[in-house]
Parts: sequence; structure tokens; C-alpha cells
Amino acid sequence: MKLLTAAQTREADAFTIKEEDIESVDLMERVAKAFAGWFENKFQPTQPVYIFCGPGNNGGDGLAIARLLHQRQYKVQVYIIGDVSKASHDFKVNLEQLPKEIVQHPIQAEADIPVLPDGACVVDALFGTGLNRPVTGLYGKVIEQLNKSNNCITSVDMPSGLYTDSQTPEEGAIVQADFIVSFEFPKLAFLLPQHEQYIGQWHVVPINLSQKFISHVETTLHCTTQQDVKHLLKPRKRFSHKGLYGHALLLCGGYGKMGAAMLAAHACLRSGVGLLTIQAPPVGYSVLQTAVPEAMTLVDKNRKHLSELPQGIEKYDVIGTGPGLGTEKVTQTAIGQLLATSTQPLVIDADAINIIASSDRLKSQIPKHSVIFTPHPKEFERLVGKAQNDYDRLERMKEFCHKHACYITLKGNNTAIGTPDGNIYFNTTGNSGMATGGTGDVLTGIITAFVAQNYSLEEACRLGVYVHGLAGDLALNTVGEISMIASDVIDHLPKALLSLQQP
Ligand SMILES: NC(=O)C1=CN([C@@H]2O[C@H](COP(=O)(O)OP(=O)(O)OC[C@H]3O[C@@H](n4cnc5c(N)ncnc54)[C@H](O)[C@@H]3O)[C@@H](O)[C@H]2O)[C@H](O)CC1
Ligand SMILES: [K+]
Repeated sequence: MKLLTAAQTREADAFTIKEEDIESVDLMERVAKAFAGWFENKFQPTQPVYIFCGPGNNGGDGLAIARLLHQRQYKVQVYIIGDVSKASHDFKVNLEQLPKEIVQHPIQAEADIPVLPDGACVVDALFGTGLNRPVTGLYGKVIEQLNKSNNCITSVDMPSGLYTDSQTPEEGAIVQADFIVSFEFPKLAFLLPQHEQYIGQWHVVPINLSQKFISHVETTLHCTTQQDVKHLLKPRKRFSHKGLYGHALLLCGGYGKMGAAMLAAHACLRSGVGLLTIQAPPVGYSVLQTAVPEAMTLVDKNRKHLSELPQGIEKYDVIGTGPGLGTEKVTQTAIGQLLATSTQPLVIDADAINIIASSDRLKSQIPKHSVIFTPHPKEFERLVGKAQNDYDRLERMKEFCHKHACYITLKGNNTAIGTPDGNIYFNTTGNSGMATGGTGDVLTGIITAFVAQNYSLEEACRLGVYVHGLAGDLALNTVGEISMIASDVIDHLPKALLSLQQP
């Protein structure tokens, strides 16, 4: 699914209005209906509803929502902030249509800001995608008061005060929304970790914007949905054999960290690889042979650490490396050889990232169009550099992926995947139970398996990250967030993959 900027959303509105020969206020009515439909499923009409409206179309939505909720027996009161005479045209149309039974409270000074009863149900319709400067003054005071109170806040389209697709200046007040109901597309701001305190649960409701516009509009930002992934996943051929699904090599594990190799190996096998070989130091030989009988094991000449590449390395279709490696000198040399000589795609994680990050020479040897890096935020910072904020981080990711013609999956709540052609795909699965040691090793194994099965590197990243998160979400039902460990994610991979194969 594409992610549109605020400007593109306005273009989509204008295109739809023209294509369908409707008025802009008709589109506002659609928005309000979509919101009210969601609201009815969430809140009972017994709860009084307080709707705060700003001067633009977000406020206009608020007024239309007030009318619709009133019709559906909710007890609604409306607070209107600022000078109504300067409000948008569609705001004014909806103000005229507001039923007389709905109490209107103008807020024109600080003294007018209400203290609502605890547990009130607030709808925030102050500002949406039209916000063009930080929120200060009276609007800022209203937002501060709403945030201070103990009420459940549902924001219309955007938490008011938050910029849709660029950094919000520090001086601006921002609503801390419990719920956000946005229209047609999620917004970039919802997906960035720095906005955690403003973004509760977000939901996207359709308003039938022009499909023609949506399919043609150009964007580098995308969100991977279940539908996208179902589309990507290829069925296995009936007359197939293991040779069709690739032979992967994992260069993982070291003294005291053989578990990382095991997790990556299990995940790789559960994700459909045809054959798997693991090369590990001798300390890991018997444990790997016992714990992962499906894999073949090669032994490094170094007792504790990766120090060499196996003979006949060309025969492997993909190499996954990093988990459990450590950063010994011998391992640095081996990773250098891997970059300089490999002919197949590489999935590079953990200490292998740290090794490359610490050497400009190694960075300059990253083979083009064949590497996927899977860093967590700290590893990312070492590899790509320190960013000022999440927007800056995405820009740096784009630059790095372009310069080295590589892929990066930046792990986090909405893992962001960068591609050499400048696209960014945000993931929509996963949960905070997965913030535990070993889940990254699992991801390395999964992505390696998808590359082995001949998915493109971009597809392997998107599928791998989605399936990994989905397995974590399924694990939530059985073990919960607190108890979840990396093995639980592996245990739920079969269910995750099965569910994606359902029509
Ligand atoms: N396709 C859709 O999703 C549709 C969404 N709709 C809703 O319309 C808003 C966007 O409306 P717009 O009028 O463009 O902008 P806002 O209401 O967000 O605000 C504009 C308004 O506010 C003034 N302003 C901006 N920043 C500030 C500030 N910091 N302090 C004070 N005043 C400010 C600005 O000058 C304007 O007067 C979208 O989010 C949806 O909710 C439509 O209903 C139709 C389709
Ligand atoms: K809002």
C-alpha cells in the first residue's frame, strides 16, 4: 500500500471530486460517515462525547461527525476554537447543518477551556493534514489541557499538532491520541518510533478516493499489508524437489553464542529453504548436529570463532552471516574475504554489520545489488551514521542504500526496509514482546531462506519482515508479550505461513 504525503492527499481529494463530479463537502460527509461507523463499534451512546473543532476541514469533519453521532443517539457537545468567520467553506456549511440540540461552546480565551469530567470521550478535530505551523497560543493551551486530563482521545485523521510527513518543530503542542482514525491511507508520522507518545492505536477507514489517482501517484513510501504479502508468496510446485528451494549457508555462531546460530538455522528451515549448511567453530559442532539435525555442519579451523570461508563457497545460493559471530580479528578478515569474493546474495546481521561499520575499506567493498543488512537501531547508527531524528534517519538510509546499492531492514516497531532505488517499505506486523534477545537472529534465518527460494532481495526483505512479525503476533496469543522469547517466534512460523496461504 502506498503512503501519501499531505500534499498528495489533497491532490487525491481534488482528483476524486472532479472524477465523480461531486462537491468537496460530499467528500467530507464520506469522511464523517467512515469515522462515525468506526466510532459506533468502539464507544457506547451512553458515553457523552466532546468534539473539539479547529478552523479548517478537520474541524469541518468534527462538525459533520457531531451531527452523525447525534443522529445515532450519542450525547454530543461541540467546542469551537478561534474565529468562525475565518473558517473553511466546508466547516461553515457543516456548522449551519449542526442540529440545535447539540450544545456549542466557543473557546476564544484561555478561561473558556473546559475541564472535562474524568473518563470523558474526546474527539480531536482541531487540525489534520492542513497543519502548516507549530501549534501554539490558545490552540496549544487547549491541547495541553486535553493531554493533562484523563480522557480517552480519538483523533480525526491526525493527532492535532503533529506534522504529517516532516519533523514537527519542538515548540508545537501535539495531542496524545489514544486512537486515530485516518482516511484511506496511514500517514508516515504514525510509523515513526519518535512519535510513540502521540500515536495510540491507529486505524485506517476507506473513503473511496479515486483508484485511478492512487494507482498512478508516485511515491517512495509504502506500507506492507497482508494483501501485499499474500500476493508475493509463491506456492510450491507440485512436482518439486529440495533443489528448487535453494541451498543456504549460514556463517553464524561463536564461543558462548552458538544459540544465535541455532535460532537462525531453525528459522531458515521453517521458512522453506531447500538445503541448509552451517559453518561454525568446533565448539559448536556437536550441539548443532544434535539441535538442528536437518542442517549440514562444517567446521572452522579456529576453535572458537569464524576465521575462514568454506571450500566451494560458490555452490551456495545465499549466505547469511552475523548472529553470534563476535568481532575477533580473524572474523574481521573472514568477513572482508566474504565481501571481496562472494558471488551470491548476502544477508548481513549483528557483528558482521559491526565489523563492516568499523572499516571504510570494508564499506567500499560492499558488493552492489546483492547485500541485505538487517541492523537494529544501534547497529544502523554504526553503519550509516547518527541521525537527528527519525525523518533524518530515513533520509540517511535512502542515501546509504543508493550509494552502496544495498537493502537495509531497520528493525523496530514498524521495521523500515530501504532499497537501492530509494523506496522505503514499512512493516505492519510485530509487537513489543519481540524486543528480546535472539529475534534478530530469527529474522536473519527467515530472510536468508526467502532469498534461497529465489525471491528478489526486495521481496525477501518484505516477506521476511512481515512473516517474522506475524509469527510474533501469533505467539502473543499463546505466551503473551512479557514471556515471549525468540524460539516462540520460530514455533509460530508454520502458523504464520499457513495463514498467508489461505485464500
Ligand atoms: N482525503 C481525506 O482524507 C479528506 C480529509 N478531510 C479532512 O480535511 C483535513 C485537512 O483539512 P485542511 O482544511 O486542509 O486542514 P486542517 O483542518 O488540518 O487545518 C487548516 C486550517 O488550520 C490553520 N492552521 C494550520 N496550522 C495552524 C496552527 N499551527 N495554528 C493555527 N492555525 C493553523 C490553517 O490556516 C487552516 O485554516 C484532513 O486532515 C481531514 O480531516 C476532508 O474532510 C476531505 C477529504
Ligand atoms: K485531528
